[in-house]
Amino acid sequence: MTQFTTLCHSEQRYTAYYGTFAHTPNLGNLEVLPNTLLGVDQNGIIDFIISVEPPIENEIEFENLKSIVINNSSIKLSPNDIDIISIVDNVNSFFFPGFIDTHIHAPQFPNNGIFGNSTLLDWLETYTFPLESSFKDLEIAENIYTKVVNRTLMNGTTTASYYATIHTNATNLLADLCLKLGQRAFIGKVCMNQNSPDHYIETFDQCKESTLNVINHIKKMNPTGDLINPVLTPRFAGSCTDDLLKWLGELRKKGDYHCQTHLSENHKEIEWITNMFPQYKNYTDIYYQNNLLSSKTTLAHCIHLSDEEMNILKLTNSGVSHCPTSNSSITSGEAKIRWLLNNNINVSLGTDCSGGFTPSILEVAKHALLVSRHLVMKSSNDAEKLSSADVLYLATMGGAKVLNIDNNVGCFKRGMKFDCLQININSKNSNIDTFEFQNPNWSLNNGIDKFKDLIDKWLFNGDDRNIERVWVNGRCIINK
Ligand SMILES: Nc1nc2[nH]cnc2c(=O)[nH]1
Ligand SMILES: [Zn+2]
Repeated sequence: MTQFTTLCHSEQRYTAYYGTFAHTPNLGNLEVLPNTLLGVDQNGIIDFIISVEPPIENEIEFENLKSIVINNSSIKLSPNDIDIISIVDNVNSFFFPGFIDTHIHAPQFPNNGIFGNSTLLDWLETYTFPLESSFKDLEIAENIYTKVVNRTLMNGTTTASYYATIHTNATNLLADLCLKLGQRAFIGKVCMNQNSPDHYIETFDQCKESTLNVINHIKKMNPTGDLINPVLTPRFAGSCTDDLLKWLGELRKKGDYHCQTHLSENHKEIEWITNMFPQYKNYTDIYYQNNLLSSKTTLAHCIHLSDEEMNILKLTNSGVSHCPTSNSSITSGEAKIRWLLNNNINVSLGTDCSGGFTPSILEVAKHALLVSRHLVMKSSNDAEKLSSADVLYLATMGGAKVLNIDNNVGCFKRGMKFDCLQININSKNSNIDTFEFQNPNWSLNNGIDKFKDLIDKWLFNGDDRNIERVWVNGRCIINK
C-alpha cells in the first residue's frame, strides 16, 4: 500500500483524494475510475474528478498533484490551501459511494435475528410492539439508538431513513444522535392510532401534536436540512384511521415533506387492510386518495402489487424500498424488482431491521441478487435476474433517487456531496482472500475487468471489516 504524507494546515480549505473510484451512476453500469484525483471543497462538495496518468508512484509526483488540484479547482487556491491529499493504493483499495438504507426501524435493533417462525401480523404483536413501547423510557432509547447509528455507520450507511416510535422525546433524541454522529438521516415519528395494543397507541390529537413537535425540533436543530430531515410516517394503513391519513396527506402537501410507509407486504395484511378500507379500490389507493404519494414518498416492500397499483406508483413517482432480507425472514414473498424497474419505478434497498436481521446494506444487496434468482427459478425468465452492478446501484444511486436526494449523493459527480466509503479488500481480518493472479495490472488493459471481479468478491465475501473510512458531507466520521 502506498501511503504518502498528510499535509495539515490550521484552516482547512481543500481535501483531495487519489486512488481508484468505483460507482454505479446508472442501473447495471459499474464504472471503475483508476488513478483518479477527486477534490472536495470546504462545504463537502466534489469540485473536480480527473484522471492522472501515469499513476502516482513517489513523493515528487505527489507534490505535482498539488498543482493539478490548483489548476482544476473552481476556486482560487494556493499550495497552502490544500490541507490534505490522501492517497490509497490502487490494487486492494477503492472509494465507493456511501450506502443508502431507505427503510430501517431503529427501535427494533435489539430484535435483529429474533423472529422465529412468525409472519408479519403475529410478528408485530409478539416481537415488535412490546419492544417499541419501551421507548417511552429515554434511557432505553438513548442506549439503543446510539448503538444503531454507530452500527449502521460502521457498515457504511451514510444515509438512513428511520422509523422511530410514537414517542416524541425518543424520536427527537434519534435526530440529535444522527446530527452528533454525522449520519445523514430522515427521521420518522411513527403514527398509529388504531389496531395497536393499549400500551402502544396514541389518539389522533396526540399524533398531530407529536408529529408537529418532531418536525419543529428537526427544523430548529438543523435548519438547512443538509443532514437531518423529518419524514411523515404513518406506520401502515392498518394502524391509522382515515382521518389521520387525510391529515398527514394534507400536511405532506402543504410542507412538501418526505413520507414513508409500508405497502403490500403480506397476503393476510393485504386482505385485512382492504377489508378495513372498503371505500378504496385497493391498498395503494388508500395512500393515493389521501395525498400521501409523491416523488418524496418511500413505500416499503411492494411485493404483491397489481398492475393497477404499480401504475399509481408510476403516476405519482413514488419510490420503493426493497427489503429482501426481511421478506425472506418473515416469509412475506419475493418482490418483482425487474418488473418495477422496467416500469421506470425508482427502487432502493432497505434493511428493515428487525424484520430483516442485518444492519448492512451490502448484505441486503446480496440478498436482493439471490431473491431475483429465486424468481427466475419459478418463472424461467432470465431477464428477472439482478446483476451485481444492479444491486450496487440499488444500494447507492437507487436510494438517492427514491429519497429525492440524487442531486446531492449516490455517485461521484462534480457538485455532489462527498458521501463516501474507503474499502480495503485486504484489510485486517478481512474475510476476502485474493491471490496474486487476481490483482489488476493497470499497465495491461485488463485492469478494469480484473478490478470489477474484485468488486464482486467484495460484494459477496466482504463486510464491515473492509470499510476503513466513512465520509458524510465531506466530513470523515469513521476512521478505523
Ligand atoms: N416489516 C414491517 N412491516 C410492518 N408493517 C407495519 N409495521 C411494520 C414493521 O414494523 N415492519
Ligand atoms: Zn418495516
